[in-house]
Amino acid sequence: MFLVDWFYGVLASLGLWQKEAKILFLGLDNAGKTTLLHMLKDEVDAVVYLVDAVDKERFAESKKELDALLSDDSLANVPFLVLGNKIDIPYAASEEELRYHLGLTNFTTGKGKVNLTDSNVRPLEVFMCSIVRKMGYGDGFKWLSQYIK
Ligand SMILES: Nc1nc2c(ncn2[C@@H]2O[C@H](COP(=O)(O)OP(=O)(O)OP(=O)(O)O)[C@@H](O)[C@H]2O)c(=O)[nH]1
Repeated sequence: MFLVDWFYGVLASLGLWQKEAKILFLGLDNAGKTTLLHMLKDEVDAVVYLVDAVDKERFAESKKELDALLSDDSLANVPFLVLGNKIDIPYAASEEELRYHLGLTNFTTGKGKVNLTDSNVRPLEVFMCSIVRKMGYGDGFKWLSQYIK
């Protein structure tokens, strides 16, 4: 794709290609963050997919986007951590409810240490969290780190 080639060309010319770095993609709603991230997804070792566990009206939309990412060839075998955020709010969905609405009930691969090396199964798990209360996401990232080489 011309745009992708152009973008990697730009990264190379900026000296960013294949460097180890922490780069934040920030910007307001609709500025193009997701489009840019989609463009860069060939570099990816893991995906953290955030869902607002309170905004139940948007679960279907969130499922659609997640399904598209899960079926993307360039992300095949890439571990996915799904974070159900905002559990500090009392009417947030439960983990089971979120799993159900995202269509993940029979597809998560298990918390803790689960060796999937020879199984050809993509690591995928749901962790509930409250980012503002600093709860839950640490366990999610610990789980994810075992699948990153
Ligand atoms: N109650 C609660 N609110 C949260 C939590 N995490 C984030 N928020 C709030 O949710 C709102 C959206 O958070 P952002 O971090 O801006 O979300 P975003 O995904 O970057 O949103 P976009 O910029 O639209 O892509 C803000 O008002 C946050 O304060 C949480 O754990 N609990």
